[in-house]
Amino acid sequence: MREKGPAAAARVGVLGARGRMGMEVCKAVDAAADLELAAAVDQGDDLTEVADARAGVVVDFTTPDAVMDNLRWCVERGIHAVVGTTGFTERRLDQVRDWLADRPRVGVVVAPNFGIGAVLMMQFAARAARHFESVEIVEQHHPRKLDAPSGTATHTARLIAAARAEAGLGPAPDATRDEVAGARGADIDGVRVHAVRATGLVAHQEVLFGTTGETLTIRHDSYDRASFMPGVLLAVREVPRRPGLTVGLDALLD
Ligand SMILES: NC(=O)C1=CN([C@@H]2O[C@H](COP(=O)(O)OP(=O)(O)OC[C@H]3O[C@@H](n4cnc5c(N)ncnc54)[C@H](OP(=O)(O)O)[C@@H]3O)[C@@H](O)[C@H]2O)C=CC1
Ligand SMILES: O=C(O)C1=N[C@H](C(=O)O)C[C@H](O)C1
Repeated sequence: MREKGPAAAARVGVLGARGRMGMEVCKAVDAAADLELAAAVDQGDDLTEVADARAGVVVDFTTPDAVMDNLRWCVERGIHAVVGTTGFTERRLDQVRDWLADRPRVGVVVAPNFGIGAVLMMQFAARAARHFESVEIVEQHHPRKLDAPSGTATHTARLIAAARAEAGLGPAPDATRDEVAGARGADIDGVRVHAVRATGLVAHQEVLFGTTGETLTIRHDSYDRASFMPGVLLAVREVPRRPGLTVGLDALLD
């Protein structure tokens, strides 16, 4: 952590700082002229380090088990939060909205994926969804990932399901009668999602659409965690100007 002097705009605390994403975020914040890495906290460290260091924004890349307590702690102290950790159900998002109602100046950005290409992949998939009767998602990740399917795949499935419902599409055709459990993947709002884990992968997703005589495949690949950093830094800079809860990076990109 090096002091950058009075010109530095935001003091940033990183939670999950010794993890794969946390380490990358610390590097990116440290390298940004307008940001100061104020605190780097991981499992077993005391969160008060963040408050003592006067961090104005916290970035959380921890675990689905830890993130809600961290977020509540930040909101209660008036600290803005940028959250990449997965596991955000509608119920969890509502809980965050409740906390923020008592702290109307605090901003929280929760994004299932900070990769610009991944955000576009989700937007393209949502746009294509109404034109195809069949759709399946295949996500591929490194084998140390704790959750399946990925937050990105879950979010994509929900966007596609909403677009299908709006277009009046029913369930995708599927005659399967005998199934080995799991062979057809997870069912997220009626969209089948398949999760692959293999050494060598980072984060990848394909959305496969089908209709009579044609298919459309939309694919995104993150080969390096550096791919998430422009999105994370954008959110860090924007979150103080956006009170309340922002879900997804889309609004910030526009
Ligand atoms: N939104 C996005 O763009 C992206 C999101 N992710 C998500 O980010 C999360 C982290 O991923 P990744 O970095 O690969 O995971 P890692 O397991 O590498 O890192 C998580 C870190 O958080 C630590 N941790 C656990 N509990 C706490 C706590 N209460 N306070 C502080 N630190 C804690 C872990 O410690 P320990 O190992 O000791 O438990 C670990 O060092 C996942 O949910 C992943 O899906 C990942 C990439 C991109
Ligand atoms: O754990 C990961 O690595 C990733 N997690 C996020 C997710 O679950 O969607 C984002 C990206 O896919 C990498």
